[in-house]
Amino acid sequence: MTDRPKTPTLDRVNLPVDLKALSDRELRHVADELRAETISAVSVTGGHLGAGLGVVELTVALHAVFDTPRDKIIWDVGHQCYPHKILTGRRDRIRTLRTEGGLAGFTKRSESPYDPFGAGHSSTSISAALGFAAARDLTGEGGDAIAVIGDGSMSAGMAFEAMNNAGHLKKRLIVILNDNEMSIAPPVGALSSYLSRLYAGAPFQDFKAAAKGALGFLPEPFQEGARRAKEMLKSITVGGTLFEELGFSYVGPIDGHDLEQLLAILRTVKARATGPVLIHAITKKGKGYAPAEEARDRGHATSKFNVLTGEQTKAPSNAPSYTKVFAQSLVKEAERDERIVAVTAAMPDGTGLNLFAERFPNRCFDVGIAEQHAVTFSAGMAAGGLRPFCALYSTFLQRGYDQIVHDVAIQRLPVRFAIDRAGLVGADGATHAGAFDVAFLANLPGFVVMAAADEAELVHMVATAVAHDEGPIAFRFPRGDGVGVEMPAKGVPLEIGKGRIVREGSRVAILSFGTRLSEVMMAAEALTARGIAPTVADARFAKPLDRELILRLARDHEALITIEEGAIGGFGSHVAQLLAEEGVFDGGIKFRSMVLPDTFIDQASPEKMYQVAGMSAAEIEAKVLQTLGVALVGKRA
Ligand SMILES: Cc1ncc(C[n+]2csc(CCOP(=O)(O)OP(=O)(O)O)c2C)c(N)n1
Ligand SMILES: CC(=O)[C@@H](O)[C@H](O)COP(=O)(O)O
Ligand SMILES: [Mg+2]
Repeated sequence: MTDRPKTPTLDRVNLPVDLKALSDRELRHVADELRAETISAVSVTGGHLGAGLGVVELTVALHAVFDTPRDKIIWDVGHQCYPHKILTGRRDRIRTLRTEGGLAGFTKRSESPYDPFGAGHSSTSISAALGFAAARDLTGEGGDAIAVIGDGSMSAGMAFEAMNNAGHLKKRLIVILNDNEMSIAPPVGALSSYLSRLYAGAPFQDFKAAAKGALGFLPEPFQEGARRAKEMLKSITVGGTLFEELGFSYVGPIDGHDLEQLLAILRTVKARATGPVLIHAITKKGKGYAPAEEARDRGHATSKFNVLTGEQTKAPSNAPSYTKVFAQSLVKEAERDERIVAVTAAMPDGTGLNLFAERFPNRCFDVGIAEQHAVTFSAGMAAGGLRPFCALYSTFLQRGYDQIVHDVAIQRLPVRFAIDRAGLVGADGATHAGAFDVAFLANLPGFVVMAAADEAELVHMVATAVAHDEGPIAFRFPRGDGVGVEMPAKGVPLEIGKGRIVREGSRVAILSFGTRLSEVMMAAEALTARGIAPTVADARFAKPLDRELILRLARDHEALITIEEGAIGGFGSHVAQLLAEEGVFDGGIKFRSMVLPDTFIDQASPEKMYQVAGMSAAEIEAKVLQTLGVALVGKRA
């Protein structure tokens, strides 16, 4: 680690209004110092580094030109907002980013009036900004609405839905397309190639290229250059830019690190814009920090690191990550079954499908940030005879719900959903928690829903999914490393709808769904030491339920407690429904269901988040004692 950087000019800025007192030359110093401060802060906390470094000049220019918070800057995803947080009164807490009680890693309305709209998921900024513009016009409140969206996020359907609407409404709206030719991985798709073509072969000039609609905004000195640039643009695009066709005035491409030019353009746009304007800024992800610029992911996300060397601190581990176990198992299965294909929505590394792509480049599809499409594309491939594994994070799968119902479930298509980041994920906080998938999948007729209790179980669940041709099937697993169990040489398909007893006991049965099992086992040890030896079972399936197992546990025990890493309405609710239907409650069973609380939990370590949720070993032990009416005396698990 290094000392904090010297930041004499930045030290004069507590709020954006302080930027107004600085000359353009001094703003350049602010930008340089802001970059150094961002690097220094992330070296201490870890987090999203590359995206923020790429928008340092944009952040300074936007806050220097516009009147925030009256003018609303809406950062898409929000992972690039650390420099913005530093300039908007949060510098004193910037080294608490993504930690318990600290600043969130994304924009968050409750944190600051300078965060007019919260984010975490991508491609929402243009819709939200257009909403602000509509509210402004109807309320007469005034103020500008500015969306800053990356090239990766721009490829999502939602961004186009918003532009379609904005072009129709013709409201004054500013969209800044921050094009760094990167998503988390290199961007994919035709839009990405199109954006590259927009500036390929056109070196930046004073004002590089401006299409027709933008000309009117430009001050005199720019106009001739712009006219020339427009000609140049015409020669590399057909019929004007896509954005113009959608009703936007297109300004660009411009060098997004050229502060002088950014200031000039933003001032002009601020003074003259009447309808929707899109400014196409070319930037570099990781700009100004060599280890980030040179990294494969351009420093997208880092753990803590040494500023001088860029070396990151790696947490030691005795077990492979669930993600890797999934990916390696899938590769093995795909070697035997050539119908298996895999789909990721812009997360090849995060889902482990980079391994699959290396082995089967033609059978792996990165569709970009397009979860809805990923689901229906998978459904189409399933209908066409393939066996797709659609690998998405639980939180992003939420985007594709109608597609899951309408395109997959109703048609009973054999799409296999590999749901990563199930449960609480830690530093990314509430926006990224995988809380709802069991609730929204297990209520769908014909869907099979599994949760792996450990990494060996995950191997078997991949095999189960491969073997299940009758309809859709999903299996969920958490972020991070497994528990270190012995790994099977080969996955063996599980019997659909059958759980397993992990230890036999009496009085109370704890029925676990997913990776809380290890905490349950710790609680069981502690309870045994107290003279209450519980039965522990691993449900494996939330749909179909193992009715026989559940009814037997209910019959043979005084109390039955379910536990899962998911929200109300999931596994426990289905068990309660079964017990109610079968009249088990009439006989007086003590039933409890341990689920995530009905609240959004802020970022902390996953362990701490589960403690907050009341689901760690000590709370499980306490729940058992309370349910049995036994006083809690002495040491807990
Ligand atoms: C709906 C959704 N899917 C996936 C992600 C994961 N994700 C976060 S940032 C990112 C890449 C965004 O690329 P871009 O918009 O170009 O921003 P950059 O990081 O390049 O600045 C992805 C895929 C997300 N946040 N939201
Ligand atoms: C901003 C975003 O959505 C991703 O970068 C996310 O933070 C990745 O999470 P993992 O670190 O769990 O892959
Ligand atoms: Mg990008």
